[in-house]
Parts: sequence; structure tokens; C-alpha cells
Amino acid sequence: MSDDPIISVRGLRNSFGEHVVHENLDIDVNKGEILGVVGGSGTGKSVLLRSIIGLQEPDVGEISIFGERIDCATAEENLDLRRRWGVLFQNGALFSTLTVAENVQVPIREFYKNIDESLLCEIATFKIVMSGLHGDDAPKYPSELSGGMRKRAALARSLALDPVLLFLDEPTAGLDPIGAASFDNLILELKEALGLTIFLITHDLDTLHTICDRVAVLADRKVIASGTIEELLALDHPWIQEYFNGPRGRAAMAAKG
Ligand SMILES: Nc1ncnc2c1ncn2[C@@H]1O[C@H](COP(=O)(O)OP(=O)(O)OP(=O)(O)O)[C@@H](O)[C@H]1O
Repeated sequence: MSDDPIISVRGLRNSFGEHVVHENLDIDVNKGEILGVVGGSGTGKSVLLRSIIGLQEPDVGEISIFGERIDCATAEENLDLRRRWGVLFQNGALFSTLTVAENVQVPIREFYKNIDESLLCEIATFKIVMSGLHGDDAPKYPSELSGGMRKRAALARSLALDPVLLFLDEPTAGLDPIGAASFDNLILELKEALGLTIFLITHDLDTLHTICDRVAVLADRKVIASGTIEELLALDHPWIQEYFNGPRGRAAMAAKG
């Protein structure tokens, strides 16, 4: 089996007018790993995610997913690539006028136009339950759910097409510590059960310590370092030291044991 990375980004540059967000950024995500992506607010984590999934056209750079250059792919190839990943956006991005089940059905309808309605309902319920909600939650609207339930509904939608690659943008933001820990466990369980590769943006040090195999650090418009937390701690970079070795970082490390 090939050891080529599932995602490979080389020489990425993104800018908005005069504001250069990324310059010469490289990053790899290996098969079967959870890569945590960290960096101060505004360092361009979400813009990086959007570039990789094709929602943000970079100024320059090469982005390959599953070994395919996304900028060189035909529309049909791009569609096939998109079917193989799921995305949980920062705020969940659920459609407020659709129920949980209908939200989960959206990507399935997009890719399988003639799918049987009863099969569609069955798949949606399966994904909803798999994400830790109850079947009874399927007919509810996002406004009827707690923040944690909305995250799970968004996760169910990201799993709708049986992806092999998952993008999660701050999945535990806004959750209480117990809810966040339970969401982390769910992500880990799903990763192991479904053989997922996960690109995970987070500020949550507990998440990094508990479920990430490696961490990539964004600063100075690029990925300044990537590796295990132990490897990062050995580096003499002020932001990395403050982040992982500050009071919160040490508490998260101690909690992991
Ligand atoms: N559509 C846009 N137009 C103009 N500027 C943008 C746009 N999207 C993002 N930016 C800018 O790009 C920079 C990086 O934004 P991004 O959302 O990727 O940061 P982030 O690292 O994810 O931050 P946070 O941790 O706060 O979520 C910010 O300065 C932001 O203002």
C-alpha cells in the first residue's frame, strides 16, 4: 500500500488584497492519522481548510488530495473527489429551515439524485445515531438542539457520504469540558471504526493531547513545525513553548497522564 500523504500542500499562497495570509505553506496529512492544526487567531487555519477543499482559490501552490491535483482535475474528477470527504464547518453550518434528517440528506441527494426516499431516511437515521444523537432527534430543527447536539448533527451530515477523509473546524468550540471530551471520544471511535483520516483545526489543548497523532503549527503565514506534541515541545519556538508549555498546556498534558 502506498504511503503517499492523503493531503499534500506545497508552496501555498493566499491573500486578500494586500493581506497575505499564507506564503510558501507546505503541509501533509498522512493516511489514517488525525492531524491537529493549531495557530493563533487569524493565522489562516480556516482559509487553509477552505483552500484544500476548493472553496478558496489560492494565488499559487499545489494541492493534492488522494494523489490528485485538485486544480488540474476535471469537473467530474472534482465531484468524485468531493464525494470522498466530509466537512464539519466551524459553526456547524446547518440549514436552519431543514430538520436534522433533511440536513443529513442534503449531500446524499446532491450526489445520488434518484435515490429511493425510504433508503434516504434510513441512511440519515443511521448517520444521526452514529453521531451520538437519538433517532427521535431526526425531525427536530437546529434551533431545537443544544450546541453539542448541533455539532453532532453537523458531524452526521459530514459522514453522510461515507467519507474516508474528514475536515473538522473547531469541533469542540463552545462545548462544556464534559461535552468536549465526549465529542473527542466520538471522533476517535469513528476514526477507528471507519478508518478515517482527519484534518482537525482546534484551539482545544485537551483535544490535541487526547486524539491527535500529530500537530501542525501555523504562524508567520506558514506551517512552522509539525510532529507529535513531544517533538514540538523540543523546539525552541516562543509561540510553541507558550502554547504547549503554558499553564493550560501543562494542565492538558497532566490530564492525559
Ligand atoms: N473572505 C475573506 N475576505 C477577506 N479576508 C479574509 C476572508 N477570509 C478570511 N480572511 C482573513 O484571513 C485571515 C485568516 O482567517 P482564518 O479564518 O483562516 O483564521 P483562523 O486561523 O481560522 O482564525 P480563528 O482561530 O480565529 O478561527 C484573517 O485575517 C481573516 O480576516
